[in-house]
Amino acid sequence: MKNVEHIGIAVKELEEAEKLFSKLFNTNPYKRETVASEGVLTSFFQVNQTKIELLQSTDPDGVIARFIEKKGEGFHHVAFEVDDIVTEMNRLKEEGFTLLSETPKPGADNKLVCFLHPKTTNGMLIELCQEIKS
Ligand SMILES: CC[C@H](C(=O)O)C(=O)SCCNC(=O)CCNC(=O)[C@H](O)C(C)(C)COP(=O)(O)OP(=O)(O)OC[C@H]1O[C@@H](n2cnc3c(N)ncnc32)[C@H](O)[C@@H]1OP(=O)(O)O
Ligand SMILES: [Co+2]
Repeated sequence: MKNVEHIGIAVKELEEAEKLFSKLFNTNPYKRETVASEGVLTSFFQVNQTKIELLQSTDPDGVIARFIEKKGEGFHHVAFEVDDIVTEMNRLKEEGFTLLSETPKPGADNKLVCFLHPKTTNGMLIELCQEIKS
């Protein structure tokens, strides 16, 4: 695993959250992107070497909606950049971590992603991200 690629933050209202984080980071989001397969609308901020990913649910029963219902808005996951996501997934599976998908799936911001179950990572939802090379 390499550096932190992004930190995911669950929000109820993306518009409001973008205003708050624009003040906090003194910069505007560089993109919004819907990931229908995850039931999320994302908004990305570049903050020096890392990114902040705001996540609003587009599905009332989706992962983010359920998370906010249960835990409220706030920190949701941390994503790490990997060079080869399949190799890293195999290594982590060997190490006893629970992968939440058998194969990498399409993520936002031109990535292939996979998540590890928080039950196996001391309560932190961890995401692996590999850049899709054009
Ligand atoms: C991919 C697009 C984008 C990107 O970066 O490219 C994204 O990041 S999309 C982000 C949204 N998608 C995901 O998070 C996918 C992976 N997550 C899941 O599959 C679920 O959220 C899962 C399995 C972690 C939880 O599933 P579910 O909500 O159905 O179950 P529970 O609510 O009962 O939770 C089980 C257990 O896990 C704890 N939990 C849930 N979410 C988190 C979290 N974000 N961080 C830490 N812990 C979490 C929850 O509290 C339950 O624990 P318990 O002790 O039983 O309360
Ligand atoms: Co993410």
